[in-house]
Amino acid sequence: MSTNKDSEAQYEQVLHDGEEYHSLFDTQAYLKEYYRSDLPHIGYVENRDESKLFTYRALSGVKGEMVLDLGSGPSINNHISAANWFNELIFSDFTASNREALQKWKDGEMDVFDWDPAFKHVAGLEGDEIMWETDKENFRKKMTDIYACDVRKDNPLHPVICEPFDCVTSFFCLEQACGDGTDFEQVIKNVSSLLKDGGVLILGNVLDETRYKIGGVWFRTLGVGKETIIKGVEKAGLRDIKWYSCQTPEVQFSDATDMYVLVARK
Ligand SMILES: C[S@@+](CC[C@H](N)C(=O)[O-])C[C@H]1O[C@@H](n2cnc3c(N)ncnc32)[C@H](O)[C@@H]1O
Repeated sequence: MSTNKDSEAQYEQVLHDGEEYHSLFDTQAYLKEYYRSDLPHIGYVENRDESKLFTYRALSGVKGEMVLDLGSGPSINNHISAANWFNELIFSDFTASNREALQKWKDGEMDVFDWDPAFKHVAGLEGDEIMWETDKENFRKKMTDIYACDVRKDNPLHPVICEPFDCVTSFFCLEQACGDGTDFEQVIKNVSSLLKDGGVLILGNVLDETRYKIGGVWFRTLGVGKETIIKGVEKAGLRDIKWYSCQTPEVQFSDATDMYVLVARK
């Protein structure tokens, strides 16, 4: 159990950002600390489940040919229900070790992170938990490309040029990518540029977070609130903005307040 004093000492540690993700983002530590469902610190895990429920709800009404996720990290859990509504699920990340983890899971390699509990959870939400293995295989088939990306670039998938997408998602990434002082409004514009007219943008993150920790390494994030995020999305020319939020419990990993999911149309 950490004390307030411990936390203050941790906050004095140097904060990392930008290009440092290449060398300092520990993929295995991230999965272990943020996604293991059997960890005893129930509050956080339960809240992560609620966050999955949020993204499930936000994604489950949206349909189309292709959905692109930007800054996927090594994680697929947010898109499990999307496999029912899209023919292709495209993932991307800045950090090579995260892209490798996604590829290994897709290829069914041994010693990869176990997403089965997440598949069971979503199948249960959809009313038929017994279908989770079929859902998993279906998901693998639909998981087509895994690209390198940098949301700070005008075309975040540069040098790849894609047809505009029906849906673009990004979870726990844009504010993290802006930790190096990158302009948040410009990043939302970059991400939205990948959408076709009428396409849907889904963003999810935590509010007011200035730092978060993985494997003992602290990363800087841009602490923004609801107004700033909505203003950025409006300035990028999107409309029909819907906002969902839930409380984040106090954790040692971050100084965030609430979690949100935003859905908007181009
Ligand atoms: C907290 S993780 C979130 C990963 C995943 N979306 C999830 O929900 O578990 C932040 C991710 O942002 C990625 N990232 C950092 N800077 C980025 C950038 N400039 N462009 C795209 N992704 C970036 C990191 O590699 C990392 O995978």
